Amino acid sequence: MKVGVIGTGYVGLVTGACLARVGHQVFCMDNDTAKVERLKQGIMPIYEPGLEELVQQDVDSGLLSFTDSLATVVQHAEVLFITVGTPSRPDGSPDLSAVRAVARSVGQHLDSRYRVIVNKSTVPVGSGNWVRMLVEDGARSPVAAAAGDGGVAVLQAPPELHFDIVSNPEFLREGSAVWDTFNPDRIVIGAESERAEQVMRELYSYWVAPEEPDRTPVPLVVTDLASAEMIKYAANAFLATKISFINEIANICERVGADVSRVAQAIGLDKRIGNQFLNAGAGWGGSCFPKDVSALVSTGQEYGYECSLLRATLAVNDTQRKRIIEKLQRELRILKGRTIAIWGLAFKPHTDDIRSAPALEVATQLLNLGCRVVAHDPIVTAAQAQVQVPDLQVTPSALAALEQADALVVMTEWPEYAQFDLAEVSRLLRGRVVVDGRNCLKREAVQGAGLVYVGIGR
Ligand SMILES: NC(=O)c1ccc[n+]([C@@H]2O[C@H](COP(=O)([O-])OP(=O)(O)OC[C@H]3O[C@@H](n4cnc5c(N)ncnc54)[C@H](O)[C@@H]3O)[C@@H](O)[C@H]2O)c1
Ligand SMILES: O=c1ccn([C@@H]2O[C@H](COP(=O)(O)OP(=O)(O)O[C@H]3O[C@H](CO)[C@@H](O)[C@H](O)[C@H]3O)[C@@H](O)[C@H]2O)c(=O)[nH]1
Repeated sequence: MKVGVIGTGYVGLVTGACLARVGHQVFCMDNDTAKVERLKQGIMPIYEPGLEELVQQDVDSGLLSFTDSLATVVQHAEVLFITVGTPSRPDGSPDLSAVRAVARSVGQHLDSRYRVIVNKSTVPVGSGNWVRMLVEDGARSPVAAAAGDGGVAVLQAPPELHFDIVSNPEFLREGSAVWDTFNPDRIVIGAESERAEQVMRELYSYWVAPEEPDRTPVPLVVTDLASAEMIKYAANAFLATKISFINEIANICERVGADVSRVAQAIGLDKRIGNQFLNAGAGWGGSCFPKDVSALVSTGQEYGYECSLLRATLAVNDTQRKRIIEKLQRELRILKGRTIAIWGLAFKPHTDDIRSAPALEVATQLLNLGCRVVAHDPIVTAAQAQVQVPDLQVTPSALAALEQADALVVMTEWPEYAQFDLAEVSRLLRGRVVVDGRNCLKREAVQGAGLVYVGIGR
């Protein structure tokens, strides 16, 4: 099928590349012209395992192309994905300005052929209807036609439109986005016409109706638009709440002398609870959980409901970063004038994404308290981090970050951090304190190297 993807970020690029891999003819569009030029040269705008190779193969096979022209994509595609960002506004509600701009422009470029316009961006309940209205508005506004003879712009009559809106929320995780896209737990389609549903079934047939007998079909959940939109928020809010729950348990464990890792392992064996997303630590970050939980609270408010559980989920998460500072204060007493090494800046391993990264929030708090902060991350560069935290020092070597440091704080569980020779860490670190903000180091090994181990809830 002919597919257009508007917004070539984490979701758009991965979706486009995976759909091309299964045989669709995909155009990925972005209004960031520099990004599009780099993609045409094979330079990835993001770090995501397996993505570069996948994109290269798709481009070589002629199934994936990049453009900065919305008109080209709208002309090309039977299915148009909207995958632009929907970041938080200061009041917690989502900023939908990019979705608004795209929907209107799509309307301006539509002709009378049938299209399915798919909201893959995470958008509040009701956005399907809103996007339909914007597309129709766009189609009614004058089309900027080429100037005719004599330089007079020609205004075309709006075409008779044939399109459906579909909600198809995305559940990929950064750091494993390509794997997740090929191996989803389910595909959710919110559709209000049989025709649109059939188009989406065909688009996702590689997943939902595999030809190979050894591949299990992925469950396809077909709902109305509002339910599909809600499924996305409910899934993220549940996962964020699960993490805040285990962090709260960790905080109680610390006070009573229990070990949250053993507690999580044991409760996770209960199939009704499940063992995933029970890692206690410095709290959740990233481009999705913080903004999506806040957006759901904001939706509740808009409709006269007070989301007390979700507010608690947010509050526990906020406190969890502060607990890293408290642990340092307890060990070092005065923080002013101290040097603190931070391992890991990305909001989770295997990504270069630092949007709402707990490490940067902790670094900012430490800098405000008068510390010098020297950080390392295997992928995030100094330039990237310093856009958000200008006074942060970033070294390309994890061990170099330790020199002159009074304490080490591990904020992202990159696998390499658990593999360093702890005797070497102990030799380089000026102080003795290691705060393991992700419970990813072996307590006994750290203590065996003559260091003071401070974990979360253990
Ligand atoms: N990142 C994730 O892991 C993830 C997972 C599931 C859902 N989502 C949701 O998907 C959406 C996109 O997230 P993302 O992380 O891929 O965002 P992103 O910021 O990485 O990418 C968005 C892209 O859209 C482009 N863009 C903005 N305005 C545009 C316009 N008018 N025309 C064309 N392109 C435009 C930007 O240049 C950027 O490249 C968000 O709603 C997010 O909540 C994200
Ligand atoms: O047991 C856990 C699991 C995760 N985290 C933290 O939670 C955050 C989010 O992690 P993860 O969910 O793995 O990454 P995301 O890429 O943000 O993915 C989430 O957000 C995406 C965007 O909406 C969804 O598509 C995914 O399904 C959803 O998992 C990170 O800061 C993790 O460190 C924990 O603290 N403990």
